[in-house]
Amino acid sequence: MYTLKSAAQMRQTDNTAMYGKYSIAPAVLMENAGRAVAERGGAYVGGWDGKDVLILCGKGNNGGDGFVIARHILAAGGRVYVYSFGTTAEYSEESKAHLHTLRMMCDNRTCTLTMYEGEKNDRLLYKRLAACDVLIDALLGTGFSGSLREPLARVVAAVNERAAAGGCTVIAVDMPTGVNTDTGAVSDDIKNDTSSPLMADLTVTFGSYKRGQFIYPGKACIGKLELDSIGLPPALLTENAEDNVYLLCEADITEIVTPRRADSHKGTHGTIGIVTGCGDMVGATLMTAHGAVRSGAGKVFLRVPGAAAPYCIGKEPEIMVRPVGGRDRLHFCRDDAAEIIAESKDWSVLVMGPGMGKDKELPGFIEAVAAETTCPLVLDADALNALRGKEADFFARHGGRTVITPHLLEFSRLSGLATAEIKTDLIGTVMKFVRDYAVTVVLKGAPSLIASAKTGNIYVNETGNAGMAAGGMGDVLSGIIAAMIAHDGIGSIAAAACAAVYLHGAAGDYCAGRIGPYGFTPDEVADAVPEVLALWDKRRPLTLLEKPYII
Ligand SMILES: NC(=O)C1=CN([C@@H]2O[C@H](COP(=O)(O)OP(=O)(O)OC[C@H]3O[C@@H](n4cnc5c(N)ncnc54)[C@H](OP(=O)(O)O)[C@@H]3O)[C@@H](O)[C@H]2O)[C@@H](O)CC1
Ligand SMILES: Nc1ncnc2c1ncn2[C@@H]1O[C@H](COP(=O)(O)OP(=O)(O)O)[C@@H](O)[C@H]1O
Ligand SMILES: [K+]
Repeated sequence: MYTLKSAAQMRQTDNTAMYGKYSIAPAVLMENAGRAVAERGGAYVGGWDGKDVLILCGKGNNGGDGFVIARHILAAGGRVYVYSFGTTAEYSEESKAHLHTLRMMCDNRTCTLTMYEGEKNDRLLYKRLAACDVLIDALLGTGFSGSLREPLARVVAAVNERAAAGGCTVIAVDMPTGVNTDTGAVSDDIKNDTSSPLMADLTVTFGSYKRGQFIYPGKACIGKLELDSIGLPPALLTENAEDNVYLLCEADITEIVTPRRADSHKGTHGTIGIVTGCGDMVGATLMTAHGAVRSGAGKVFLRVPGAAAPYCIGKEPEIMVRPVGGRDRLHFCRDDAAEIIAESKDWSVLVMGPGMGKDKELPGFIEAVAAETTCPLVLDADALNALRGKEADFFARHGGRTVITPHLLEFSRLSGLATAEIKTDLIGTVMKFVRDYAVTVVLKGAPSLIASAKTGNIYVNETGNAGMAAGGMGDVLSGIIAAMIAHDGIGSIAAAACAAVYLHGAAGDYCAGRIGPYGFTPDEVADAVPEVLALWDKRRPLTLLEKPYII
C-alpha cells in the first residue's frame, strides 16, 4: 500500500527529514531529487548523449531541482538550455547554491543559463523549444495552486503545443506544472484559454506519491509516474499525523482475501440477505445476487416484492428467492419490516437498495429494518435516496455497521453538495463526510474511493476501466461487497469494502482484456471474479507474514 500525501504532509516530511533528528542537509535532498530525474528521465528517453534539453525552472524549490538536473544531464552528454523564472535573490539557500554551481558550468555551447526577464526572452525561448528533444518541467511542483499566472501560462501552452505535435518528450519534476497536489484539480481559467496544465509524458515524483496524481483531471497530465525515495527516511514516508490516504495494491487485497480453508463449509462463507427490487425492476436485484454468488457467498437469499418474484425465481437456481406480499405487491412497505428483521437474524449481511424504486413507503421500511436488524448493512442506490434528509440521524445510529455505495450523483444528494463542488476536492469532501457521519463510504467512479468510518482513512482504488461505465455494474459491486463482508477472516467492514472494490475493478479489467474494451456486461464482470481469485491464488506467496494493513 502506498501513502498518497498532500502538499502540506510532504512539506512536513521534508522539514522533519531536514530539521528533525535526521538532519539531512537541504541541498542534499535537492541533489538527490535532481539526480533521480536525470537518471530516470535518461532511462525513459534512451540516454542523454547528444540530446538537446530545455529545462524550465520556476522560482521555488521545484526550480532548484531543475538546476541539479541540468548538471547531471550535461555530465551524461546532453546539451542543456536552462531558463530560470526566478531571480537569484528569490531562491532558497539550497537552490541558490545549485544555481551558482550551474552558472559556473555554463559555456554558451553545451550549457546555457538565461534568467528570464520578460517577453524579450520569448523569441529565443520558443526557438529552443522548437528545437529541443526533451523538455524538463521544473517550473512548479507541490507549491502550485489556483490558475497559472503569466508568463508561465503562455510558456506551458507553448510546451503543450509542441509536445502534441510530437516534437519533444516532456518530463515533469515532482508534479506537472498546473496540477494541484492535493486535489488533482488543474489550472484552467476559462477566461484565459492559455492557462491549461502541462501534459507530461513522464513524471518523477519524490518521497511519496501525491494525491493529485491519482485523481482526474490531474491524473491525465501525469503520463508515466515514477516514484523515487530521494533518500528520505522510510519511516517518514508511510504515516502522517492525520488524514491518511492510501493507494490500494494487489498485495494489500490478497492479504485480506485469504484462500479458503480446505475444511470450510457453506456456513463458513456467510449467508447474504438481498432485499431489493420492485415490480418493474428485477435486473438490478438479480445482478446484485449474481455478484454475491460469484464472489463465493455461502448462501444467498433474495427477498423481492411479490410482483417481482416470478421474474426472479429459477433465473439462478442457487439463489433462494422468496416473495414479500402477494402477487400484486409492487414495492416494499413499512409493514414488511418485521418479516425481514426476523429473517435477518440468520443472515451475515443485508443488502438494500438496487432497483427498489421510489415508493413513498420505502424510507419507512428501510429505516425500520436498519433499526432492528443487527447485521452489517450494504446500502446502495434507492436505499440511499430514501435516506435523504435523515442521514445524520440514521448514520449516528447505524453508521458503524453500514457501508454506503453512492456514485457521484447519489453522494451529491446525500451530502447536499453540488457534483461540481465535490469534484473540486473529491478526497477532501469524502474525508469530511466520513468524519461528520462515521459511516464507511464507497464513492464509486474513476477512481473509486473507500473511506473507513473507524479510522477516517481513505483508500484509492485504481482497478476498473471505462468499459464498466454501464448500467448494473454498481449492483454487481453491492453483491461483491456483501460477499466480502461475509468472507472468512476478513478484518473489518472497511477491509471488505476495499477488497470488493478492488476485486470488482480487477474483474472488469479481466473482461476488458478478454472480451474487449467495452460492451461486456455486469454479469460477465461477476463471472470474472472467480477467474481473478484464481490468478491471485497462483501468485500468492506461501506464507503471509504481515498483518492486514486496513482496519
Ligand atoms: N526539501 C524540500 O522541500 C524539497 C523539495 N523539493 C522540490 O521542491 C518543490 C516544492 O518547492 P516549493 O515549496 O518552493 O514550491 P514550488 O512547487 O517550487 O512552487 C512555488 C512557487 O509557485 C508559485 N506559484 C504558486 N501558484 C502559482 C500560480 N498559480 N501561477 C504561478 N506561480 C505560482 C509561487 O509563487 P508565489 O505565489 O509565492 O508568488 C512559488 O514561487 C517540490 O515539488 C520538489 O520539486 C525537492 O527538491 C526535494 C526536497
Ligand atoms: N471509467 C471507469 N473506470 C473505472 N470504473 C468505472 C468507470 N465507470 C464506472 N466504473 C465502475 O462501475 C460501477 C458503476 O456503478 P454505478 O454507477 O452505481 O452503476 P449502476 O447504478 O448502473 O449499477 C462503479 O463501481 C464504478 O466505479
Ligand atoms: K514541475
